[in-house]
Amino acid sequence: MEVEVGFLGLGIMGKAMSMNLLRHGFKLTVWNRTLSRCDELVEHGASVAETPAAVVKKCNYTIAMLSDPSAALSVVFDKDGVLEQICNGKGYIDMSTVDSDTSSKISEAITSKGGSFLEAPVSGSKKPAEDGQLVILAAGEKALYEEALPAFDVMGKKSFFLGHVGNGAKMKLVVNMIMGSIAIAENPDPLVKLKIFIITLVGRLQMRIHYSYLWCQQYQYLYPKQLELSSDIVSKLDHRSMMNAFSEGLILADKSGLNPQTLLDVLDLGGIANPMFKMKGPTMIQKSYSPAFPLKHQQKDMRLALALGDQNAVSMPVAAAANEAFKKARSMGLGDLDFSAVHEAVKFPESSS
Ligand SMILES: NC(=O)C1=CN([C@@H]2O[C@H](COP(=O)(O)OP(=O)(O)OC[C@H]3O[C@@H](n4cnc5c(N)ncnc54)[C@H](OP(=O)(O)O)[C@@H]3O)[C@@H](O)[C@H]2O)C=CC1
Ligand SMILES: O=CC(=O)O
Repeated sequence: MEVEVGFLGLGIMGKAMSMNLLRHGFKLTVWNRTLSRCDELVEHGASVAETPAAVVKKCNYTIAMLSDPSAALSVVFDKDGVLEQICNGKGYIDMSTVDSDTSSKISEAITSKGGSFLEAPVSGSKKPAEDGQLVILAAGEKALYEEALPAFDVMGKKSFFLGHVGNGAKMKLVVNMIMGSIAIAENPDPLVKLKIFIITLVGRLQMRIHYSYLWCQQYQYLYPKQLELSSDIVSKLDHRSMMNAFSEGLILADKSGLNPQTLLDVLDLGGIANPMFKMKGPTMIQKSYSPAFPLKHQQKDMRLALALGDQNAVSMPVAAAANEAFKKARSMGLGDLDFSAVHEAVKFPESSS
């Protein structure tokens, strides 16, 4: 018997994900609050239903990709919603990004009517959704996870099963918290970006002139040495702020009952994967901070960079907050350890030596 799959919510993500399912031969019935958004899917072979309840009635399992907790709840609990038709043998998979309480509320309602439930938020944006390259963070009913794996394999490049309901939602929020904090660290303000660009460009040009005219010693005095130093310090700002966000993420994962190593695996597959997380993450989890770049130097660079911001009237609240964490780490006696030891100051902000 051919599996019938339902899809609720055809926004940026839902449309791309359901297109992928159609492209790979899944039999799909779609619904969207603004029904006209179903038209394109219908052109590609989907059936359309008038309500979420009608989709659930028709399908073996139904996937939802909705904007936020209130939309996720409304589609399940409101009139003509999922609950009206969910029953024994039917599955409901919410792939929206919501909090674990919302997910648990939906799970309880679905399972109390005999249905099975899986939360499966995704990491990755429009392009990964179009390319079937999402990272799927599933939790809930294992049997439903296994039933839906062929669909997950089409929508994503990797699926994690994270245990009981709530773990997928929490993992997704930790990843996006890090992503959001890094986005601020990397893009504080267009004016700041411009200034950093100019400083870096001048620094680079200066280096070029320096190497071309090295023979002419007196030229050195024409180079604004200050700028060379500035460019180096400013370029270090971003990944120092990143380290603090990363550290907060590791701690949030741990305190939320998630495995920090799984967080590293998830991060490494997504849009914010980077060599620093990969290199420092495992040692941070092990509390091993053998110095490669001593924390005291890092804090010195933050201090100098903040002074540079001061001179140029550049507001850098993210860098200032990161500097406070590094100062705290120094006060805890961690200055000679690797700069990743800031993890301990983030973990125990009340401690000091
Ligand atoms: N865009 C991205 O890069 C990523 C997004 N996500 C998450 O995926 C989810 C969807 O995101 P995205 O596709 O970007 O969002 P969109 O805003 O493009 O789509 C939101 C969808 O939710 C529907 N919706 C909103 N409110 C209601 C409601 N009250 N009742 C019924 N349907 C409703 C919209 O219907 P209508 O068309 O009628 O407005 C639309 O189908 C979000 O939780 C987001 O955080 C996760 C990873 C990446
Ligand atoms: O939730 C957003 C993403 O890019 O992942």
